[in-house]
Amino acid sequence: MAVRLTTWFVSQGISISGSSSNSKRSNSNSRFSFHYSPASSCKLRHRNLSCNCVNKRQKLKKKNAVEQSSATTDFQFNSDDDFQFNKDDDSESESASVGIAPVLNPESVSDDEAHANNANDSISNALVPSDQTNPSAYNTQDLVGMIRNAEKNIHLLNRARVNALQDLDKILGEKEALQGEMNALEMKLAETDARIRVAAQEKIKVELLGDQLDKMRNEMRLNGGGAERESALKELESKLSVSQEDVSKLSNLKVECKGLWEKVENLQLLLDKATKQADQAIIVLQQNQEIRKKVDKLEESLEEANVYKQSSEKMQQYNELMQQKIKLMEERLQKSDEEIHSYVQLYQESVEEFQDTLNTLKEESKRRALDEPVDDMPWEFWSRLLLIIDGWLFENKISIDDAKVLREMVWKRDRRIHDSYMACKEKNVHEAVSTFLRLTSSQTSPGLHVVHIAAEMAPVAKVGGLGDVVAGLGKALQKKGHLVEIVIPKYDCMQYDFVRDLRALDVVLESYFDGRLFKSKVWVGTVEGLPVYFIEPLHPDRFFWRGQFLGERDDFKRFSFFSRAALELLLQSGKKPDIIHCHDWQTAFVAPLYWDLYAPKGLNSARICFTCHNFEYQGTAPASELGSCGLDVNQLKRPDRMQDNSSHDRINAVKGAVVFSNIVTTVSPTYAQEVRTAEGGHGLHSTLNFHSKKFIGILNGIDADAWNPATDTHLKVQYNANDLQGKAENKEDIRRNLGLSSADVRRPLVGCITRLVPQKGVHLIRHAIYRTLELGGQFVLLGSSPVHHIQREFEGIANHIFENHDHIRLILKYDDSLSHSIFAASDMFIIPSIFEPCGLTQMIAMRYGSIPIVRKTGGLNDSVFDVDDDTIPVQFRNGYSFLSADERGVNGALERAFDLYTSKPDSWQQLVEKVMKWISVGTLRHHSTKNSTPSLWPEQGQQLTLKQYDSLLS
Ligand SMILES: Nc1ncnc2c1ncn2[C@@H]1O[C@H](COP(=O)(O)OP(=O)(O)O)[C@@H](O)[C@H]1O
Repeated sequence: MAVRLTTWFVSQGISISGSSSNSKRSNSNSRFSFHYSPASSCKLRHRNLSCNCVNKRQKLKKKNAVEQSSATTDFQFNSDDDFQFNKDDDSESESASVGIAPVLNPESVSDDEAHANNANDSISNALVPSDQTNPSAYNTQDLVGMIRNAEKNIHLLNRARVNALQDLDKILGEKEALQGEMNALEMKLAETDARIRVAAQEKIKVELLGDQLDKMRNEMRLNGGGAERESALKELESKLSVSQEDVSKLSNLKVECKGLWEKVENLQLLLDKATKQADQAIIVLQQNQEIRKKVDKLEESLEEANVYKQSSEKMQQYNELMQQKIKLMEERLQKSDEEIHSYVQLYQESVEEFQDTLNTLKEESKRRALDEPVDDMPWEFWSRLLLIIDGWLFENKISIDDAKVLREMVWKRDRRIHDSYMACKEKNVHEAVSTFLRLTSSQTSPGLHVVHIAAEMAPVAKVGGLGDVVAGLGKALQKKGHLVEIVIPKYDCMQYDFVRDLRALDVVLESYFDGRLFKSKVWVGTVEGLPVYFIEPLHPDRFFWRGQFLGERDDFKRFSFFSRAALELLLQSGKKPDIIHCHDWQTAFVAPLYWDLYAPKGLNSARICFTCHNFEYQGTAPASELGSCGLDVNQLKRPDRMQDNSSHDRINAVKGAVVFSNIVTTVSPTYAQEVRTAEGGHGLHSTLNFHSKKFIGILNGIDADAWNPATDTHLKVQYNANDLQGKAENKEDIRRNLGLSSADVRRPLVGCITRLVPQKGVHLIRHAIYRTLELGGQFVLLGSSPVHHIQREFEGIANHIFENHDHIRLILKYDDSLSHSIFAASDMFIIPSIFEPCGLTQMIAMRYGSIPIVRKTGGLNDSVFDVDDDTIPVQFRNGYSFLSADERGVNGALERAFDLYTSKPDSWQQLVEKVMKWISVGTLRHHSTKNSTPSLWPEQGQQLTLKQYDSLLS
């Protein structure tokens, strides 16, 4: 194959110039163009040099692993010390294959040399910085750049060398072949010479013979011939003719010999040319060797630089590692600070609580003491006191009623009146009267009067977590000594079994709606020990006679009517609540109605608290619909009031409650943060940020009485953390009832109880079912969906794929009793929500010893702490969590849970015991949104503390 190598080596270094485009145009840019014809032959010279070169090349190959390409190659080296490497195209290879002798173009030498020197300087500059002895003087980035340039240059130089060596080899090979040919020809020549010499001798002989013959002929002519002489003559003649033939052959040989000589001369010429060519190549090689030495030096510096680079990289890595460690330490420190802070806070709160209890006890004992009659005063004292009171009455200093109260106190020998008399014995009458009158007006209030107005209340009217919270929070506040009342609609589909002493009051409540007054019946009864008012509107639309709680076409109308009727009830009953607590969009109307209509009417003792349990549902409607309940649409359809942030011709009930309430809460700190972002706020983030001072996220808890495996009557067997045999029996029971296989007792059972709505990650629930099966578990889903296509899809799976399946059961309905059994039977409980304001099922699951597997979002993030997360103190780790809302996330957490369950049953059991004990002491709570360390918090109802209600009153 023809090879063209365009090369220029100078004593200072190397520059390989000439681009493919230049080469195509002319050879004049090339320093040397070696072309060879395989037919040529010349003497073999510098054989050992060639071998040296080959050896070096092999070394070079090893060292640099240079890819040897037989393709025609051009190198371009521009003035920015960048080598560029181009493969010639085929046409160029062909054009390069023609030619005979090395060509040196003297015109281009000086320019190219200058260019080469510049380029060479550039390489040197790139490879060997001025301060070569001190690599540490380099800046790491420069070094890396230099190293990269040097490596590139070395690579290209090596390619050039390899190609030069290949060329030289080929030239030397051809020389050798030429030399062989010449040797053969020279031998032929010598042979021909010898033959010519023999022929010449023969010729001389022939001439002598001829002379002899002539002589003999003459003699014969003179002497007459004898027979002998005649025969001798004939012999001579025949010899002569032979000799003459030889002579003619000789002349042929001479011609041949001449031809050969010409050939030899031609070959000699060729040989000389080839020798010159080889000499040039050897010079090139010598220069190449010098360059090699330089390259070696450069490589040494490169190695040095590399070592430095590596060490500086190591240093950098080490630094980064150290910084990471420091960051980690700082984070840990911060966490432990926060932890300490939370403990301190907890401690302070306990101290405060203790102080409160102490004060209560003191007051109680004081009260008791006050209630005890004063025995140690003579009757004379009491009689005198009675007379004083009567005197004040006659003198019109006190009213009859006051006198009556004071007389009763005297009759009872009440300590307070005794103390008051003693205190004002020395004072004037006016002061004494004032002191006594204070006794009649003093009233001691045991707590706050809190009225919840809501659309749900467990267990009578429960759709989801809202129902649980209203009942649980009410009960807990009641336990703390507050007067709690609940107002809910009287639905036809309520669980009436759970209402005690239900009766209709003998009153008719009239409330405004759609421009007129509508009557409502008011029912009362107790649910879980709480006093509940049920409002039954006598409206022609039969608002709450629909066979379902929520999800009606006219929900906006139904619940705006209910909100107004509930306030009307409070007003007409003369109640003076301290707190009116409304929940979710259905009763969000209470806040603007209260301040716009009912406070002016005299229901003005209360402050309004609004809790949003899910910002996905905001109760929006065309603005005109707001007018039905009596609110002034023109006043409220404003960006800073109730106008919907996304559709300006609509109004937004939740926004109205955020704007008009004294305090706004949501159900977990993480969710409170999430809804303040554009992604999580469902369009309300700007409103929430504007009202951020009154907006707080408080983690829900569960009603530890309603959800208690030790007393739960829905269960086949009650159990507790110290006796888990009962849990195993419940598992066995549910398997039997649902027709699941009981062949393997240890096969883990995964539970899921949920509304099947997109928020809950329905596609991930579906995936979890299949993955559980693959992992060798069993899955029970209890859920129903208000979204028809979701309900249908799950029904399809239940009926067509998993009907009578040994390990999977999908129960697509709402069933409170079954939900208790599933919590008790399951080993794991999955909640892969896309977002989750709080979520109660993870807490209930833990209470029943089922380990939660949840996505890290909202309240799930605030209540489930991964067992493998070492940033969380071990004692708080209670489940499995994953971040990415996809199948991989589910798989990861599910597999980790299965792994612990199957490979470490003891650790699993410890985890179960831990979460059961823990949740029975209290639910988790974050003290602040920044604090990622949870702390224990006594069950539901503590969330909205007295302090927070107090802040409403101030
Ligand atoms: N199909 C069902 N049958 C019985 N209870 C259910 C069902 N679906 C959900 N629940 C219950 O509803 C409550 C759900 O509360 P939560 O986790 O806060 O979710 P959400 O309020 O968003 O529905 C839990 O008490 C759960 O047990």
